[in-house]
Amino acid sequence: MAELTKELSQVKGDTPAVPGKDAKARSTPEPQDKRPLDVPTGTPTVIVDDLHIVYRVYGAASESEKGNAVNALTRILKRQGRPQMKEVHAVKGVTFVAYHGDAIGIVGRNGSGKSTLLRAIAGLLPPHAGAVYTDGQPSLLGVNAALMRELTGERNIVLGCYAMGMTPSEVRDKYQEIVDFSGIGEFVQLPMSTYSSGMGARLRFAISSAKTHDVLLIDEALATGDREFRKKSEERIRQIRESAGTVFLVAHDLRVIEQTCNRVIWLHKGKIKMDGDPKEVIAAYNKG
Ligand SMILES: Nc1ncnc2c1ncn2[C@@H]1O[C@H](COP(=O)(O)OP(=O)(O)OP(=O)(O)O)[C@@H](O)[C@H]1O
Repeated sequence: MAELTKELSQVKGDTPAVPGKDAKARSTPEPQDKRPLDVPTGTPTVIVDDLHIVYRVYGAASESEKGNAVNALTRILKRQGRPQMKEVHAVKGVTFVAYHGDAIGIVGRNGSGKSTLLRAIAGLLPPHAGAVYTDGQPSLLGVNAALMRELTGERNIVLGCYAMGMTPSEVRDKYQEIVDFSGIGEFVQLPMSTYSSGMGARLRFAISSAKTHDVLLIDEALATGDREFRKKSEERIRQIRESAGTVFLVAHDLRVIEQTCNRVIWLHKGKIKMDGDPKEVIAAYNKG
């Protein structure tokens, strides 16, 4: 395990600081709840070890200013900035291991840290403490994935494929499949600014899932699709899992999670409250 940990690429926080020593400690992270029996137990693809993510917000209101409109107005009129810096501790000591073939749903109330955790696994947020190790390149597919609204769907498909590292011949091979999967039809020739949010989401999912990902992180990207598209997406996620990838899925629609995932992590106020079988975790989440 120590050897494998060395091979995994690492996003690491301030502490712990000694790689060799830590690898041993990291090899047996304590599960915070019982793992279901059908979870794949092959090669780990993502190891999250006591991860803490802290946002720093500059210019935040002080406690005494909260909700005080007179103070706010005075500050605007006097053009005074706010010197205060506020820290938001969004992820507080999260630890788990994901394996090849896992599709892990992440549930939790608004602000519980779901998107922050995905962004940290994708390497977009530096850990304040703890570490994330990933085997291969994680790809984050979110509602705000970087497609360009002023460009046509066609151009976005081509650029998106190149951005994922495809060769020109791979782009040519995949192009029609992406258009068909997205179901946007002739809209592909129009700028994305003319698309409904559902059409945009479908195109983003079609582009991102055209490539085989080692670790695919999906943040609410299926939320705006219709039922038929969700079915197709669930099938695509299954294919990714079968090709030995790992999928993380954040969705407020718990049915999507239950139908797609073999494991669910429940985040509550930045901590894992439960990690295990989708039915059990979702039932507990609905109660509590
Ligand atoms: N860029 C940011 N700067 C400061 N604080 C942030 C930032 N992004 C998120 N937060 C805070 O971090 C905490 C976790 O937010 P996050 O978006 O990860 O939660 P979430 O579970 O994905 O929420 P939702 O279900 O509403 O999408 C919240 O308190 C939020 O206010």
